[in-house]
Amino acid sequence: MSTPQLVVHHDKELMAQAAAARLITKIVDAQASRGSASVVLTGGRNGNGLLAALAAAPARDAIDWGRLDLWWGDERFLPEGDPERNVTQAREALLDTVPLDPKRVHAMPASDGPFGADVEAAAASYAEELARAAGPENHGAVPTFDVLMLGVGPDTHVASLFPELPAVRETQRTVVGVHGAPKPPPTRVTLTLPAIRAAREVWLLAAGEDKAQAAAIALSGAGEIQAPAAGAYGRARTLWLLDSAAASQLPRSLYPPASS
Ligand SMILES: O=C(O)[C@H](O)[C@@H](O)[C@H](O)[C@H](O)COP(=O)(O)O
Repeated sequence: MSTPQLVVHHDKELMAQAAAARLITKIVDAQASRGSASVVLTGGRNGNGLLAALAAAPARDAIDWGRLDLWWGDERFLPEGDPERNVTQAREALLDTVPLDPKRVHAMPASDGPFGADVEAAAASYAEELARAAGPENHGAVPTFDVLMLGVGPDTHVASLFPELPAVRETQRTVVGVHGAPKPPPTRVTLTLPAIRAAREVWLLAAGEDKAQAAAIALSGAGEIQAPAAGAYGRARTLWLLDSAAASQLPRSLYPPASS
């Protein structure tokens, strides 16, 4: 378990731009050393803000888009193409503007896909896809993601792991279905904490005043069932990327100097 590192940027736009630059470097380094990179995307405003900043970044094409595997931490279980799906929003923000290898873009199943409305079957299928992509050097059921990004909800949820709901308590499966999510839509597919923790690095994105309490709770020793963000950590690194507003309730002892 890697101790959380915090970086606080002045505002959410700067946080998105700095996080995008950080992601470009991480992907380029992974591709230089291993020939490919594997990244898990998150939905939400902060996640999509980062993708939009990456699309606009001058250095974005330092990435070899054809050797990048993209996965999702969660997905709203809606029909293909629904504007509320995380993959739809990611395509609009970035994916449709770069030459990715479509075979390496691993979207989670839609509710009108091969599994119909059976979200458990959809989740099991994604778990199988992850397991197929995991090589002998990986941790069994999922590939070793270079970076797994997570937006943080005001209630401290990450992916579709909501406080006290069954999915955050899962200790065996890597992907599960979610019913009754407090954030609409109620039905979702999500990675579980064991899958999240297989990542080399986990980056938690929290910008805006509405995340200040969640960041303070998650970083002050709360348990992962009550505060799922507290249970999201990487094998080598756990990085919280905040803006000043989201960092405003952190204990002073945790608060690093904000970037200029
Ligand atoms: O499907 C989703 O909604 C996201 O995956 C979810 O986990 C999101 O990242 C957080 O709710 C933060 O969302 P905001 O960045 O919009 O606050």
